Amino acid sequence: MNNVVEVSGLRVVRGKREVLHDLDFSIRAGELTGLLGPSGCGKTTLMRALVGVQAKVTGSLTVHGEPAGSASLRSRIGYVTQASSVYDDLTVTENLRFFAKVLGAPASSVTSAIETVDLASHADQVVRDLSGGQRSRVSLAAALLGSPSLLVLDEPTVGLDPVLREQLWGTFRTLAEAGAGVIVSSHVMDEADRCDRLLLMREGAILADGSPSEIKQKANAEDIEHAFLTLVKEAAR
Ligand SMILES: Nc1ncnc2c1ncn2[C@@H]1O[C@H](COP(=O)(O)OP(=O)(O)OP(=O)(O)O)[C@@H](O)[C@H]1O
Repeated sequence: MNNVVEVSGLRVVRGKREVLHDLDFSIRAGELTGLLGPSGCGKTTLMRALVGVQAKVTGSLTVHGEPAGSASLRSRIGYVTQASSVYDDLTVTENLRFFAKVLGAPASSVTSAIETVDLASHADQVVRDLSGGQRSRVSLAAALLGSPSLLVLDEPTVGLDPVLREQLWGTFRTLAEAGAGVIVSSHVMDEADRCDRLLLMREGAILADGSPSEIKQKANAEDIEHAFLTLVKEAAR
């Protein structure tokens, strides 16, 4: 399988502290990779480094063989941050038309992005009047406009109800099956089994990298939460 992202010796300093310590990993096309770890462990910082917006990054970090942040990668990466990135006073369609123009994406991509996130019945509603979950789906639709081959999604399911979470994970799965590399962060360990592969993070380091079943087997645990706790104890020895 093709590696979309290759990272080696990645370190990031924020403020006066090193917050990511010498990370090595890859992200493959067609796979749903979960980046799981407690609040503050460095997930957002890692994602910012991947999309090339993080300062004080050292080590090697490439996307499609180009250094992260290269201008040629801009239209090939879809990034959804934790904060909403769409305009409250525009409708769903108006927002997406605007972003499609900025990206140089075809007008037809607007309709297909709205359908992918299941918002066709709300296409003409202003974003201000949508629920929180619907609003985050508009941000996701905006990230899909250029048909990116790498999707970087920072805690996209946080605060959503179980039905919506299920739907969104279904969408991520569809996007990975269509060939994109998809990395999704979460601090909720029970989302682990939805992923093909997991990067378990703690305090700026990767504790484990493998499929959910490999990680559970390695830690001799029944679920990822217990595997995580076992691995933390092992690392402290
Ligand atoms: N602007 C900043 N200046 C200095 N330190 C920062 C800054 N932003 C984040 N940090 C620190 O970097 C570390 C990693 O933060 P980061 O936001 O990447 O974690 P996270 O795993 O995404 O957390 P969460 O799940 O709460 O979003 C934390 O210790 C945090 O305090």
